[in-house]
Amino acid sequence: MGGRRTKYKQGPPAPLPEVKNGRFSTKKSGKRKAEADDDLEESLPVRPIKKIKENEREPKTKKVVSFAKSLKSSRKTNPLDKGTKSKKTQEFDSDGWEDASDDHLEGDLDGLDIVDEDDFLQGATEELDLGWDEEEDVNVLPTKGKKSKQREQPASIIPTGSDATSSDDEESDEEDDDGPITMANMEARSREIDASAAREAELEAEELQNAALDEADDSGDMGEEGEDEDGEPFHLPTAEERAEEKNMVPDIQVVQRRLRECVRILRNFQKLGLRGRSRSEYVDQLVSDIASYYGYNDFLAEKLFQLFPVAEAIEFFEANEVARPVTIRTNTLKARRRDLAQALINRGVNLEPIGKWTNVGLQIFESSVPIGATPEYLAGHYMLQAASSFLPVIALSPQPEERILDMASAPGGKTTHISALLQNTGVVFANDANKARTKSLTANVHRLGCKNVIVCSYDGREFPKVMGGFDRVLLDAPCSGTGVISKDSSVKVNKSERDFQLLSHLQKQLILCAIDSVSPDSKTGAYVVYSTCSVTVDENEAVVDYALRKRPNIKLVDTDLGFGREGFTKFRGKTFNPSLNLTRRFYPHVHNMDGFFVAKFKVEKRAKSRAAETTNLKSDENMVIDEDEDDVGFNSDEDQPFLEEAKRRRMKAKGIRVPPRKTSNTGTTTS
Ligand SMILES: C[S@@+](CC[C@H](N)C(=O)[O-])C[C@H]1O[C@@H](n2cnc3c(N)ncnc32)[C@H](O)[C@@H]1O
Repeated sequence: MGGRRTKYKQGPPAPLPEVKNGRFSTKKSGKRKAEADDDLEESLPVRPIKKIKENEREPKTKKVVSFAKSLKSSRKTNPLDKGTKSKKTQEFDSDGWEDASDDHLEGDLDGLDIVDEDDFLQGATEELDLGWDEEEDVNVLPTKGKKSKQREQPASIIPTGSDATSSDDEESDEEDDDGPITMANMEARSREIDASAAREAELEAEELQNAALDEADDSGDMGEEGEDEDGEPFHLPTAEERAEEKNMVPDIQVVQRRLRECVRILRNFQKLGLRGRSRSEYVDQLVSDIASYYGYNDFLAEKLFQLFPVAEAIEFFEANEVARPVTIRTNTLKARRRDLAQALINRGVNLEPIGKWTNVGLQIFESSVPIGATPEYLAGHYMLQAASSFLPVIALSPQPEERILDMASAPGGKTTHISALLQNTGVVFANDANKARTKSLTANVHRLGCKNVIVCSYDGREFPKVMGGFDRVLLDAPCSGTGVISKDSSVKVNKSERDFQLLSHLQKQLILCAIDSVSPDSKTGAYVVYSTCSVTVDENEAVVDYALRKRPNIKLVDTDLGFGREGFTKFRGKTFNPSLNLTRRFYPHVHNMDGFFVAKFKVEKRAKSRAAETTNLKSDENMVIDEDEDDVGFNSDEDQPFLEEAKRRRMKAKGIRVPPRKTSNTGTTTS
């Protein structure tokens, strides 16, 4: 039934061509297509590239030949490779590019630049422990003479399809020769890429059609103990066998084959499921195998698995085994992107613009110098920053002269981006509860020449008591980091259910404080952006939905990002506010960037009466009521009626006698 594109309508999956239709990867670490295709069949690896220690696993077999067949069909066209196979460099100031404008640079800002940190380095991992501090690792790129791992990245970031605006540029028949990129050939290269992308899109359409036909032909009914695609007998272990296997060192070949088979069967369970075995048995087996194959604890494997259709889940787990592209953000306070690109090219850096959605980002493919130690870096002309972490700031869309709060800001990737978009006007309060982390924040602010930033260190929950009345607030919340597993594989095993509860709880507290810190009277703004580098619903939609219920004076608005999957409006029996479809999710396997979530709120004046708010709350029976909703520790007067009403409901439910409602000063009841 088509590939990911047709199924998920999300435009081109990212440059992880390897997992097609739920099949596993054959190419290592995002090799570029041109290279990877050549050795596709010879190099069918059995397991994903592990970031976890090799010695944590048993030696595994290296080949599973049966993967070849499925891979063959997917090698022709991978939309993700569109922008990847060549080292093309696009025209830097293409029309229609969204994001921060370089306009203000015209004339006098040639020297300006914004530097940003890689999001992971800035705190994604820290978030996990809410305060664990990691030094910036700015020398992320290869030392002299060595090739960057990035060389092996396939990788355009959101190159095409419905996710991004496609280019209308003229097509060119010329093949990309991967020759040196110069300022002179950039535009031609860009056109070549577009042409090549169009050709590949056609091929992909053809492939999807073929895949649909293949699937239609796949009418084999397994019946009892059946055979797999290769005619080998397939046995689905019983619960007892599974429990027994858990105590043994897994045979990776067996696990891998079973993974593949379970995916295949679950995609067509009616036809292929073994008689007498339920769908949930297959799912349990699959989740258990995902956990052991990719090295997750069972809890997290299941939690992440639940986010996707079966085959796509495998793509997600596979993508977490592959490093994302190294990207930098031009500091427009100090440099123009084209000048920066030229300077880095002159130093032997192979790069290209990230994509049309940003006019300040550059993707680094390879470098003969460490990108975190070039003279341009030290001079603050750029920030090493994950592409996904541009998104919240683009959504925030700060306007010159505004007063902005970055509530959880260290080490400042987004703060410095905001500062640049303000063109060093207005003021950015860069807050972070972790004082140690504010050191790197301050260092970045200085390096990037941000003169409109004030660094402070409060618990975000102290706002707006500390300070309020902001035009815009960014809450890039502390989170579990499930979107950045490729950077920090420890997340796979160190997160428990309790961690997610605590994080969600903190995020709910913080988001209300962020909202209350905004002035609804702002002439230019009155917006809050909430973001995380996590993909779990607890930390994203559930938090946003909670805020919508607790603050009737806010509404979700379009992030204007132009791509990204819609947030969930329903998830596993929970129904969220329908406007959650305005939020955006970003995934490694779809967008070739870290997993991320972005929501944007407009804050309006508080017009509704308490009574009306409560009525609204009660009127929607389907609304999610979080267990901990009344236990978030947010105890303002304004929340009191809600807390009391919830307490009454809880007591009623438990059969406890409920005291009469208190009356307010005005004589009206509080609920
Ligand atoms: C995702 S990181 C922020 C990354 C940052 N926005 C950037 O782009 O560089 C989350 C930050 O939240 C901070 N943090 C954790 N709990 C907090 C709280 N209660 N109030 C404010 N900041 C908090 C952590 O110290 C961490 O630096």
